[in-house]
Amino acid sequence: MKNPKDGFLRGRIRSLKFAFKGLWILVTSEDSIKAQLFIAFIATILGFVFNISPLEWGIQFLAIGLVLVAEAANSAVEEIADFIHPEFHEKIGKIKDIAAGAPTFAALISLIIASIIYVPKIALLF
Ligand SMILES: Nc1ncnc2c1ncn2[C@@H]1O[C@H](COP(=O)(O)OP(=O)(O)OP(=O)(O)O)[C@@H](O)[C@H]1O
Repeated sequence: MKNPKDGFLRGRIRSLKFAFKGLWILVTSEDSIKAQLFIAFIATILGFVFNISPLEWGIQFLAIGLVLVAEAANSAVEEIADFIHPEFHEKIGKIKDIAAGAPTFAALISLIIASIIYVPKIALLF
């Protein structure tokens, strides 16, 4: 929440502090984020192993970012849903299913990107 006494710079610094707090919560307590970070780590190792180009590095990091951002948004929606309605409700189920669709979209697109980058390089090994 904005503190009316804060000037522009102080307000931005305060927001940044909360944003990093959110990042820390995601990284330390969300299993889906931990799993995606592990996959990102493997993809980075693969990038070095196959000596991918700077453009491929850029696209790979964009794909990693896309998945992490979608996972984070999904986690936030889940938190809100559990807070406003912890009991079973068909509508809450639908909201959570739709939110879960976001990282699934991102993961499928990332899989296509990974195939475009690595399949030709792996094929060269055989
Ligand atoms: N309160 C609820 N009412 C109805 N359906 C729910 C409810 N909570 C969860 N669900 C159903 O269960 C699915 C999984 O929900 P859950 O909150 O366990 O998320 P998850 O995908 O297991 O995420 P995470 O592993 O990050 O906790 C939802 O997509 C939804 O279909």
